[in-house]
Amino acid sequence: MPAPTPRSTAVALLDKVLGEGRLLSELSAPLSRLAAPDRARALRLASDTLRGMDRADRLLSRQLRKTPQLHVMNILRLGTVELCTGGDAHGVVDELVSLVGTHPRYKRLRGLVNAILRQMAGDAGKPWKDLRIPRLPGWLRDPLVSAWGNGAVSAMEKAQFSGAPVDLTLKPDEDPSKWADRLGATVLPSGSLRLANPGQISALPGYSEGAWWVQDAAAALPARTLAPKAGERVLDLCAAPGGKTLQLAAAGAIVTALDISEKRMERVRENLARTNLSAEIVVGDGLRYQGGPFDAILVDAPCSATGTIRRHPDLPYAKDGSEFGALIALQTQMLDHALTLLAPGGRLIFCTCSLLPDEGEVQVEQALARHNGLRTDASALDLPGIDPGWKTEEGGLRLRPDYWPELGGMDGFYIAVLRQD
Ligand SMILES: C[S@@+](CC[C@H](N)C(=O)[O-])C[C@H]1O[C@@H](n2cnc3c(N)ncnc32)[C@H](O)[C@@H]1O
Repeated sequence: MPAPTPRSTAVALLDKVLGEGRLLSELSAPLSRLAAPDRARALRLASDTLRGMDRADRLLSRQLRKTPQLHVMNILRLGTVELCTGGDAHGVVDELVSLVGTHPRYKRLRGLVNAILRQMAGDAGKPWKDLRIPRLPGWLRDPLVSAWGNGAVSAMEKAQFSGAPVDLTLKPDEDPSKWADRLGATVLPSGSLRLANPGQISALPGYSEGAWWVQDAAAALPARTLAPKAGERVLDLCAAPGGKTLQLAAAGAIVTALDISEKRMERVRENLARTNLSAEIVVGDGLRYQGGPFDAILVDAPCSATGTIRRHPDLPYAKDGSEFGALIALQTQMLDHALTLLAPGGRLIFCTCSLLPDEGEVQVEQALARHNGLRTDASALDLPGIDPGWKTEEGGLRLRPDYWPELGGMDGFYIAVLRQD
């Protein structure tokens, strides 16, 4: 077998996402045989192909009399996306034709792959830019249209097709404008920095001394609404990989960071070490945890992650919505259990990186109905960069990828600050 390349690895990743429902974040094995820059390139090629797949399939359906096996289709998809977005025709076609030739089952299709990709490099690829913005698959599009309407979902799809910039959260004592200059970044209305051309993150100024960490601007807002004070006891109930733990610890809170995943918790330890911050680390099931009481609790509950599709274009294809019910039930249990760990007068932030109201607005409406004396504190949401129009009826905050379109969007999130009288 020839040595793997970024393109052949990207095709292997696509085969796993589209054939086995695996998430790219779980697929370290195919990537492990590449050097770091090639790994990044393979991931970028696979992600770009998934983002553009709806368009690629439309163009390919005009050339194909019948859909070939998934592996060959993925080679054609990757080639089509590359060729239609400025890829070098020679390099792309030659490598992908050789790739199909390495497989005994598919090598007879070399001629077909060669002919189709050459057509894509020519006239067949020209309509690319005029094709509609790729749509989400029906299992996700339908509930989103019911919740937000077709126009809003189209705007979200536009944001998802554009991908996501890289945002940074600075330690509170760092000067945003100084770091914006050093990093060639812009300061967002909420205080996060947005990088124009990130390149290799670990090579950027401030990385090794831990002046900042990567965190989407929307993901930085839950800890800001919690507004931790120095010396407060704060529980981060679903902490890994730790972006919000870092914010809480950097504000001087005494943080307990808990997560069920030992592997993901390793990332929290690494992030704390790099930023020279500290937190008590607990690996365990948040539903059984009995510490506290805490002045404030952050419940960043496991969810469908549908708000992060700009950065995870594999999600709509690896998932099918069958996990929604179990996730919603787990969120309800988490929220109820967390309330038992809260000190009198304390505050609980419930948030999810989901676009589905069942994992946000509805969760909080139902919690308010279940618990006497529980209320939302909408005034805690009055923070720089938050548009009052994003507040919701029950007193929470809805963030969507189509917000801040002129700045490059944000992840989808739901956040509510709850207080128990
Ligand atoms: C949305 S992520 C948290 C992201 C994190 N707060 C951050 O900002 O980096 C949800 C986390 O919940 C964890 N989780 C899932 N079930 C859990 C449980 N029963 N108890 C504690 N953590 C759990 C997952 O391992 C995952 O790391």
